[in-house]
Amino acid sequence: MPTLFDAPGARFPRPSREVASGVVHLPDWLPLGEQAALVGEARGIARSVAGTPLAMTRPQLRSGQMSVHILSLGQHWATNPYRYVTSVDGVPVPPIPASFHDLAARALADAASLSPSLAAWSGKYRAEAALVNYYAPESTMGMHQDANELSEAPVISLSIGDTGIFRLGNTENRNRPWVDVPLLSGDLIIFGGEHRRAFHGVPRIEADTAPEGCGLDRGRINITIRQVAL
Ligand SMILES: O=C(O)CCC(=O)C(=O)O
Ligand SMILES: [Fe+2]
Repeated sequence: MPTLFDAPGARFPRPSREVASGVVHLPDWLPLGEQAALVGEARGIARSVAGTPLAMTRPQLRSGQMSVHILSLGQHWATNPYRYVTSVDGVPVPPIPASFHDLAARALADAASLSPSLAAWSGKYRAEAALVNYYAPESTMGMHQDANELSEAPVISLSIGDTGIFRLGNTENRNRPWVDVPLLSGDLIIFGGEHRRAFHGVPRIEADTAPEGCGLDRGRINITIRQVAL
């Protein structure tokens, strides 16, 4: 066990665990090389849609403009009203890359032993929409529910770059009780089961914490993979 007297930079142990019923955190899940490959792939797609209606952008919400940039794959998360669409102004949404499908299948298989409600989805999950969120160090995401998917299938969420504080709340409202889980580069969190519709958000990014070699110098990328239809 690390103590106060350990060398600076020594990390506290972070076991894989079920944070709340149906919510599994797998720290250091993806190796740095694979993180960098995913960032490269996402960057390539973002460049390919720049200047189109599907360009990575900060969506305008009822509550104001988001500080997070979002790129939609598979299906586009549209606002006003909130819904998923397969094209915008006749331009089709770029497909979800094979690497993301592979990641989703591996994630569920790895989480299965820690949560029976997640285990139920292993082998039958369909990755239909993936959102690539980019957080500059000042960005935050307010407490919200992921509620535009008809399916109760879990949301698979991978973090790359700077550490983000993931706030997992309750299913009733945006207030306490909540638990804050720091998500480091390479961490995976899967939320489903009883907490599939729990409020959650990202109140803070810890600037300059991205590890060398993750593919991102500044800020944080979060990739969420979702099954939309029943
Ligand atoms: O960035 C995160 O960890 C959470 C993202 C999120 O909640 C979302 O995309 O709906
Ligand atoms: Fe969310």
